[in-house]
Amino acid sequence: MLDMWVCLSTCIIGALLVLVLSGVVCHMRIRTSCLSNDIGFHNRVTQLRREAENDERSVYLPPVSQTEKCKTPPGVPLLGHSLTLRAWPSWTWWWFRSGGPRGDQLLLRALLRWSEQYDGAFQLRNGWLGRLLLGDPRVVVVLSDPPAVHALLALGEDAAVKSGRYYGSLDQASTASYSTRHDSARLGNRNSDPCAGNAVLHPNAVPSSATATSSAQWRLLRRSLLHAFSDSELQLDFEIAKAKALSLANFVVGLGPGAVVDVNDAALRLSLDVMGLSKLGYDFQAVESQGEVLMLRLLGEVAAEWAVRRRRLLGRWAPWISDGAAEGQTRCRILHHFIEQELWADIEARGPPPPEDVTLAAQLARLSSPPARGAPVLSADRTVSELAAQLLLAHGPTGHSIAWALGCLAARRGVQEKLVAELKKEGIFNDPLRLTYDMLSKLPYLDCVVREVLRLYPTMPCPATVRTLKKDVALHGRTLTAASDVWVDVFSMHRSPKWWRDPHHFKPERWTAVASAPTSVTDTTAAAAAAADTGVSTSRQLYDGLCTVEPDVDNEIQDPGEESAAAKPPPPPPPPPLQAESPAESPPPLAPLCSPEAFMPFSFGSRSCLGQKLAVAQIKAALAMLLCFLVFEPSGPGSAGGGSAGDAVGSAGESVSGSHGGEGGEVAPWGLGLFLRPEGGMQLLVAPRKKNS
Ligand code: HEM
Repeated sequence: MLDMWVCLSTCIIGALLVLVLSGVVCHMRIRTSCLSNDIGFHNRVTQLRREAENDERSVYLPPVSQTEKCKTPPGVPLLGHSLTLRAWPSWTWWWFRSGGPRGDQLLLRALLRWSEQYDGAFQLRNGWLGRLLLGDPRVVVVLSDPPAVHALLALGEDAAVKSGRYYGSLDQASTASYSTRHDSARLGNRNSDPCAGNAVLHPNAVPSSATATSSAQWRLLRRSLLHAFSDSELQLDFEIAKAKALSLANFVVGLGPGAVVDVNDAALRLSLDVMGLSKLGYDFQAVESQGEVLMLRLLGEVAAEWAVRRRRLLGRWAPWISDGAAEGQTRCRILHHFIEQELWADIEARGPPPPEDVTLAAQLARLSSPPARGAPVLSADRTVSELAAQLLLAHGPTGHSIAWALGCLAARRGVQEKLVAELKKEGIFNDPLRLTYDMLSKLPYLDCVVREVLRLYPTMPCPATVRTLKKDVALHGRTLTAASDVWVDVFSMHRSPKWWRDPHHFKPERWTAVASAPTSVTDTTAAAAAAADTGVSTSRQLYDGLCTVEPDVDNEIQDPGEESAAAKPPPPPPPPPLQAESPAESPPPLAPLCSPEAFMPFSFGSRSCLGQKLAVAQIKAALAMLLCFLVFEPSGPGSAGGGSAGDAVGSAGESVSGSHGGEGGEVAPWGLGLFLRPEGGMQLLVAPRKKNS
């Protein structure tokens, strides 16, 4: 009897071993064939075939010897990089809740490590099982090499478009309630059911200027909205930003010495108010109100909901598992309802805007109900979608940037005091109202600090700028194949040891030479931003009839003929110093202290950030006003770099494999939803500043 059991269990164990071994052999064979396929044979055959056929899809493919396919980092067997592609979905957090890093921190860390390992370009794949489960055969190329990124973003719409797969998750409704959405659309009665539909930006899944591809309508819209960001408008906006920052400072001073304040929450209130008042003529009074602000809460929750949808593990098969289900859908619906019934209703009630009014609200009003022309350019649905996009994109990144800046200043008291000294020198410290938009050029150190914060903590890090290739393209020595999604990884670019000396350290001084030149933070991208949206002539005619054209704005927005010069990508940056060829004893050359060409917090090219000038002005106004009245310090040993007064923000990150992501090395742990935010807020110790100090 015993023999029989021994025999039986030996057979079972043997069978299991055979199964496991055959699986391993199979996997190794697949990997070997994939590798040889990927890098050598396949590349050469495709290349030769294209050359032979003179394939029109190919933009430019230098000889095989000069370009190569991006390498693929090792992935999970069968799943490939599916988990990474979905930002290490939140269930990984479940594994690590005992104190390990969160899924989104793991994503940024993995991207950083691979970017360095594969020299700023590599590709991720879904894997067999991933493809089967997710039904998504895509290849994602991650680019952080600055010349390649410049080349990519300078490509026209016929070669690289905004990714529908990525941005679509903002526009598209969850399949879980398609029927409701379609019913609502069919009935054509958008007001009847405030709970209809559940796309993030709009109930009827209407795109916005941020998510739509570059159609003639998009060009017209962008050109019109650009008026709201002219220099004369920014001067007015700056006064609003200053007044709101003073109001915030006043409130915090009232808390008395030793108060611990979540400056992330305070900064979000500030940016919502500035956006509302300056661009929409609507005061949310988030700074003044001490309680909860509905719009602030909704925007935060909707951004979180979108992040969850983007990570859908089982995608089309079971959206209800990861869609935030009823709760998430309800948040989106309330936001749509609020914007439509409260915000847009308020704007409409003001009547036709006077000609001198070129705020966002006025431009949207003109486009949705033109005075004398026939059909409106924007449907009512599109206008709601546009307002949601502008609010979401404006308040989140700007608010988080202010919070990161205050966190860095708290960790580096030396920098804080140097900034105060600059304010004193210009007479702003004792008379904050003296500061005007035009005076910002007299505050070069403030400019350095803002640049350094945007470098270290770009609030739209990765994935944020995503393009789908419509053709095969060769970018800086790499071949990228058609239909791939390309993620521009700004975070890894800004922290690359190849382009920045001490990349993980907060060193505003590295910008001194750049800031003293007569340029401002946004100049690298502003020219492209202004030139990029030059529309087709038909849209120009329409546009001239709809908008008030101011001389300065008109110069900024150019005709397609003028576009070429301004929209040309900057020349390829000089390569960083190469490794010395020979002697082993010569030390490796240092990376440059500062590489402006590797600085892209607002993206670049035709789809770069529309509100970048406002964002920078607002951050500067907030820092200047708050520092006139308040001293910021870390609130405890675990926050804001642990009170490190040293040269670095904390101590982390000398190497990519070092500790990142809030493990004592950063001013706060990274949280990555729609934006890079301080996870759990940014708690700082705030005290009133002595005026005679
Ligand atoms: C520090 C603050 C900000 C940062 C870091 C930032 C960053 C960015 C980035 C990287 C993009 C490009 C995304 C892509 O490639 O698809 C973008 C697009 C955009 N941003 Fe910003 N942004 C900021 C503030 C603002 C503000 C204040 C506004 C409006 C008032 C704004 C409005 C927009 C819009 C409308 C787009 C879409 C442009 C298009 O696709 O044509 N942003 N932003």
